[in-house]
Amino acid sequence: MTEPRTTRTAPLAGRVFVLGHLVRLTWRTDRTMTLLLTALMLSQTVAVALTGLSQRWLVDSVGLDTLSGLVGAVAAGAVGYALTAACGRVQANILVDLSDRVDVKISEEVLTSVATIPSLDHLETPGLLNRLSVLRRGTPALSASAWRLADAAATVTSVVISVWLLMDVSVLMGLLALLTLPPLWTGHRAQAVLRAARDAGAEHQRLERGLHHLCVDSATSQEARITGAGAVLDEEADRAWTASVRTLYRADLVASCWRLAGWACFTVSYLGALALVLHLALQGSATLGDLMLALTLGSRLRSQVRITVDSLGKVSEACQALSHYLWLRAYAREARRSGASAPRTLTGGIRLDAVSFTYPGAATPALTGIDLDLRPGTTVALVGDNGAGKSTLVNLLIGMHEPTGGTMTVDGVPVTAIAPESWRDRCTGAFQDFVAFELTARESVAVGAPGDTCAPPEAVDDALRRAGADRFVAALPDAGDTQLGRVHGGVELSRGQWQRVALARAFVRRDAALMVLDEPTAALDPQAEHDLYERFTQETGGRESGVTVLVTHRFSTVYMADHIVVLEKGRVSEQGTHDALMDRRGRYWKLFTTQARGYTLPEADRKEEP
Ligand SMILES: Nc1ncnc2c1ncn2[C@@H]1O[C@H](COP(=O)(O)OP(=O)(O)OP(=O)(O)O)[C@@H](O)[C@H]1O
Repeated sequence: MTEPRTTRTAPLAGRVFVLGHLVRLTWRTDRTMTLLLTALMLSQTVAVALTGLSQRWLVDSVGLDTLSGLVGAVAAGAVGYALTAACGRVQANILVDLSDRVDVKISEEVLTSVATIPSLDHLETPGLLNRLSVLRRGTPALSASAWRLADAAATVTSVVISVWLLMDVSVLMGLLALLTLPPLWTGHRAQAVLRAARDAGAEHQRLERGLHHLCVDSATSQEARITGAGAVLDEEADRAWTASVRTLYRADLVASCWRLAGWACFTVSYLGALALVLHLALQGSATLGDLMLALTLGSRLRSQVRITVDSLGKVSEACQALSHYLWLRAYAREARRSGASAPRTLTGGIRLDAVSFTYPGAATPALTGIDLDLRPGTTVALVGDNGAGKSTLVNLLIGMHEPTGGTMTVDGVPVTAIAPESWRDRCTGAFQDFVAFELTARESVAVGAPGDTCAPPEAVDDALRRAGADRFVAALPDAGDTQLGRVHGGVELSRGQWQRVALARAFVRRDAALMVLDEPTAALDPQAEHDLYERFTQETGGRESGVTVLVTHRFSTVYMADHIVVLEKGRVSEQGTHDALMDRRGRYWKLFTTQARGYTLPEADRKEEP
């Protein structure tokens, strides 16, 4: 799939839309806290205005020599200060709490967007994964972005008030407003540099996390340690980390130079402005009060500009996450497609005409010119060497990838005209890389039902029996209600037992239009696999209108299939029944006899057998 139009910089309308969405999300998360936070922010702005006005009032009162004016000015200043001090802390705490809760909701939305993209291609596209990585780290900034923007607006208001007060001293002092421009502009440049570095370093950070995960994950660390690969992986991860840190460090350096330049301009100009007021005071055109006001407001202007630059920096960080968020939403929207419902029962079967498939970014196709006719009620075995394209074909059949050429039809309807989730609901499967769902034994099977339903108890019992898992599950401390897996303090199963549970999960849907079994018995011994498939082919009840596609390297199982498809280098080289292919004496015959010879003892050894 090509990239959607929404790219690095999100259009203004899109930003406004997402900001609106974030405000609604915040409102739905906690109305009381949202109202309270808004009130606190408004009171902060009032406090800033009050403090500024009190200073002006104070200076005026000194000039007029009125006690009531002085008292009023001090009181207004005190209220402003108290408001700032009291509200500031409470506001910061509520902001953190509310943002955390909104962050959880945004993370859920991001994961849902990714999960609803129908094919798996996006999970193998580095560009998308990099964006996702930056986005997932940026969701905290995103969740607070609306507030940060309000914060920045409040600070800008306070800058405007300060400048207005300074202009009262002298119109020339109003030029101090211009002082704010260099730090603001250079702060913006610095953020642009940091944003680019975060994007550029995402690939290295993802690599570092992936490699370190291999070293610490329980499923992979054993092999990493025993083969000694752990040290090499660790070194590679460190290299990736250093590269990403170097990128960020360099960006930090450049960003600091930009900021320094901005503040240098500010300081020089500020000193110039003070010299000007001093000059005016010496000439008698400005009072001592004016000089004091210029001094205090000038230094406050500095801290206000610093806060504004910080707030805008945070907004900029949020904008980066925002543009990736908008991009992801657009990508998911473009990738999702509606369509017809998949047929409940297959009548014509699944047809592939000249189907080809190339992985994103791959130079050569993994599948080319595949013509297949998978009839309802049959079991079709896919065989071939490693890398021949069996798993790729399985993934195309279940809609995890879409053909890049040719057509696949289900009962005559192109699969592209069927809603992906509807077709997926009609498919089931078990795989070599199965998932060990750490639930109770029965739940672990029941979740195999379509959509968000759970299979009824009788279907679970039947599936456990057909997968040969019923006896060991019955022997567990609480039988089917036993919690599985060490992570939750449950009973740990052997790999073969876990695989049987995964198989039962696939078998729980007897009426699936397509059942794919991609080396789902690799952890079972050959006899257990043979017995399982024998039982499977004898008990076809409920599978008369469904296709079963089986991938296995064991020919003692393959010969039981109704139809066998031999794949070589992404093409179908032969297909037919076991007998027909044996008569042909082609690739299948060679593979079958080679494996059969491996199980037959040489003549001399056989004589020595008792
Ligand atoms: N995610 C991927 N991205 C790019 N190329 C891939 C990907 N997965 C597989 N391939 C390539 O596609 C071809 C077919 O791989 P596939 O996994 O379908 O083979 P297979 O027949 O299932 O192999 P095996 O018997 O080893 O499981 C191989 O050349 C492989 O390198």
